[in-house]
Amino acid sequence: MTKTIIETEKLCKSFSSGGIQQHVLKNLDIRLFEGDFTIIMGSSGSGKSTLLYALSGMDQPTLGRIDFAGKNLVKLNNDQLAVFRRKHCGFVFQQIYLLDNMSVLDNVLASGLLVNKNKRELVKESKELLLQVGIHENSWSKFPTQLSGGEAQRVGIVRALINRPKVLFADEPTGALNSAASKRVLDVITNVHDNGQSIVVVTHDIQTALRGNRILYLRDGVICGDLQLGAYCESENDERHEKLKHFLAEMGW
Ligand SMILES: Nc1ncnc2c1ncn2[C@@H]1O[C@H](COP(=O)(O)OP(=O)(O)OP(=O)(O)O)[C@@H](O)[C@H]1O
Repeated sequence: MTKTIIETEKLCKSFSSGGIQQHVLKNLDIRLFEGDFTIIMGSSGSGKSTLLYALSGMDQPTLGRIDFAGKNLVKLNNDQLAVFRRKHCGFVFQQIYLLDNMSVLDNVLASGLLVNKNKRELVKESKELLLQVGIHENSWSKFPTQLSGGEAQRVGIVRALINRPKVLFADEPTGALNSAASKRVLDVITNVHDNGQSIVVVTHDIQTALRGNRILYLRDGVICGDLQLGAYCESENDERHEKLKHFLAEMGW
């Protein structure tokens, strides 16, 4: 049976500015499952990133409950949340945020050493992961400014995976890449998912969405659509594309 990995109850998030309250997430009851590659779509401003930040403990909701790996995140203080994120969450963003004054390998190690103090083991795992995403030995001592955007994002993915997160969260992971580099990054994420990693991605991009097995559609802070697409399979991409297009049209995307 599929195990729940994150469950929310009546999740709400509001922002206030200039004395005006904006209710961005409205009473969301969501269940995400272990091993799923969940995509969150919706028009601009519908609350996708806000939802991703709440689910991953990057930001606290205004009201509600978020059970993640047996913990109610709402009960954790900022320090406890930081420890929780480091242990259980990996993050990939559109902006890559590698540390420019560190080599590729050191960028990955710096993240890993926050959790695992065994440097020898960590170096071995970092190199294995870099090879898996197609970053070969001749690039390990390069600095981030010497990488292409796609290479840097693949290093970003390794950095996000080095602590074996329960969930890999990504916000528009291919948003800054050209189509060839995007495909390579998506292939890497798909491969990671095939190996059992739970993934949650926010995107506007159809090619990215097609890699997921489940699409949640957010409109005005409410989930109004939930499509099961099944696991990605390149040879069935046309049928998947049709199904997704139909779903998005129904959603008024
Ligand atoms: N820290 C904040 N303070 C005030 N308002 C915020 C904050 N973060 C988000 N918002 C508002 O919440 C709403 C939803 O923002 P969010 O970034 O979650 O939308 P989104 O669906 O991810 O949009 P996009 O697709 O354009 O990235 C927007 O109106 C935004 O201005």
